[in-house]
Amino acid sequence: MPIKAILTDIEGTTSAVSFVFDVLFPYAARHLPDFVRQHAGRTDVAEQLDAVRRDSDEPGADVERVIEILLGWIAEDRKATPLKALQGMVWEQGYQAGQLKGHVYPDAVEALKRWHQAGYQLFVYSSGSIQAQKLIFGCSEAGDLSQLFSGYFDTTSGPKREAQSYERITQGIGVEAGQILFLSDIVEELEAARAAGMATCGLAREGGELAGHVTVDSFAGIDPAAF
Ligand SMILES: CSCCC(=O)C(=O)COP(=O)(O)O
Ligand SMILES: [Mg+2]
Repeated sequence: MPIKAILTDIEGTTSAVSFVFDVLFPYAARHLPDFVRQHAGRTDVAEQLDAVRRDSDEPGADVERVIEILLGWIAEDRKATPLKALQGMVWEQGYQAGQLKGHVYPDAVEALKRWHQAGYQLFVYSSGSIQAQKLIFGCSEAGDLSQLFSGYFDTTSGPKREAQSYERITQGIGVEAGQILFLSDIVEELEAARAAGMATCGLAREGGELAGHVTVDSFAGIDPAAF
């Protein structure tokens, strides 16, 4: 079945793990406490704080306790949807202030532009919120890449290691699962996508192999027509 759409992960795939761990997460840890204190009354923020209380089974947690929970989740890299939503809001301030610029590997920029030009539909699936995804590509070191993408999916479609999430995304994209090529650096994500019927390609940027999947070390090695 010819590939019509390409669905890509961000961290470790289009973008360096070190950008997420050494730049984005520390920025969020530094700025999230004051952001939450200042905006706790805003509807979109209050909704996420309530979701943290629900997810942590602490319905009576005050704002300072919720901040403590969130900082713990950042430290353990928990892919919790309310944390991801709040991180996106905090990062937006950083991108707007020019303190953050999204990292996208030059080979990914080149291939994404080429595939878009060739008529492939491009989509993102990341644990980072859709807002955070739009920011990393919209305010990237290579300029505004957001116009390349036809859609974005985050953990509101489900966890990245579950096949059902990829089935939901297939419905959202609107082509057969076998016409979608999923790119990721995590073998469990590739397995889940394959279980949902997608074609897969692993990214091992430091070399090596993602067992059982075609593996490349840069986007330059990916030919969607070969899947
Ligand atoms: C959208 S940039 C921030 C990425 C992020 O928060 C994260 O947890 C990385 O998840 P991914 O699914 O892209 O590996
Ligand atoms: Mg990844």
